[in-house]
Amino acid sequence: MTLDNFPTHNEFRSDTFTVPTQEMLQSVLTCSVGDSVYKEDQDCLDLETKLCEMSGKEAALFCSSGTMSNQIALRAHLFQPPHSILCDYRAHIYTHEAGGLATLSQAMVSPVIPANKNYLTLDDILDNYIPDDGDIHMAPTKVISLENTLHGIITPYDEIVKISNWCKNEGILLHCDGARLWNASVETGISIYDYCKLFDSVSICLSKSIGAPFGSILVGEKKFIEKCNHFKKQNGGGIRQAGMLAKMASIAIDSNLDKIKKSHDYAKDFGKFCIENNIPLESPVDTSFVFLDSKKIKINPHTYDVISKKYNVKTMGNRIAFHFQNSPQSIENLKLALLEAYQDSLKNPYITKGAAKLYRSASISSSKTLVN
Ligand SMILES: Cc1ncc(COP(=O)(O)O)c(C=O)c1O
Ligand SMILES: C[C@H](O)[C@H](N)C(=O)O
Repeated sequence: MTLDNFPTHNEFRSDTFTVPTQEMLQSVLTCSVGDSVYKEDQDCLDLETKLCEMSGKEAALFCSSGTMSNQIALRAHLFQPPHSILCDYRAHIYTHEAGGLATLSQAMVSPVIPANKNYLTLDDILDNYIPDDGDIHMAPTKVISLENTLHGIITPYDEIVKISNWCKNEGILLHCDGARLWNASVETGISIYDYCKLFDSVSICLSKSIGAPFGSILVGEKKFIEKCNHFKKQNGGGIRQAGMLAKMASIAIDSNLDKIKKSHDYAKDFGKFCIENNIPLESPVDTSFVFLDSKKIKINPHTYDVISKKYNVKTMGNRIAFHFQNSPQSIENLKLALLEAYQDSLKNPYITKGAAKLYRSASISSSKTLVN
């Protein structure tokens, strides 16, 4: 498939829209079968073994989604409330997993705004964690969940080392929402193994920048993963003939990992374009996402939708997500679309007080502001 042939060549809403390649689809004809709830589907077992080897962790669990793998990991780390989880205020586990921490884990959350505005540091944690010191007013911090990358931003490895060492000393568990850990690894050259050794558990998505059609892998110690499997089944996550999905995911890792860098180049080039055209950005472009500054830009979401359709590009909210299936022509069209929408906003600023919906276009969500 050439880049223009992917149906997602003009897809900039999210890398969750990436589609399986022909190679992946062909593999379904020869994948293993077997009930993976009973651990009898060889391709699924092989995928889990592959991620154990890549991550250096004892065990791995093929999950139906990143939300599932994050939520069962955090539930398995937690025991008797009152307890709390500390994370970035933008963390997916807090903002986009439908309140799962409250329902599945009965956990309070300490959402922290990083002092540097981009990624959590140990100092941010020291200023915001809740010590387990017997104060009956509090819900002590039992787990810290980092997201890497978060909004495409890479947390520096040395900072994660400091946080990891502190957590070990404090007896606080450390989880990584690694939905785009592939991106951090490709950009920094630091291996998945070296990232995972700093965490008690890591959720790594297969269905995003790496381009598998489904799923996520959770890695950790054997007993922990066994408990996670219990919560996975409890919440309807048992996958019967998982082989075809696991096989495609395994091919995605083997074939697409080296294509991820291209999406970073696309995003960095687009970030430069925005700066050259005085379109304000919310954060640095470290990997595959460009975040427009939703506080400074006043693009009317409906106008943005209309203009995007005119240039045949799919956009959503103030995030622009690049992936290896985008085509250079569609990126040029995207530049024209954003420029026209931005210039319109300078003449017709869209003023509203509605809560900004980060990931949904006006046509999908209620008429909340996307870019206010
Ligand atoms: C950072 C992050 N974590 C977790 C998830 C959840 O993944 P899923 O959509 O597969 O539930 C997403 C969504 O893509 C995400 O962006
Ligand atoms: C936010 C949404 O759930 C998805 N994780 C995405 O990045 O598009």
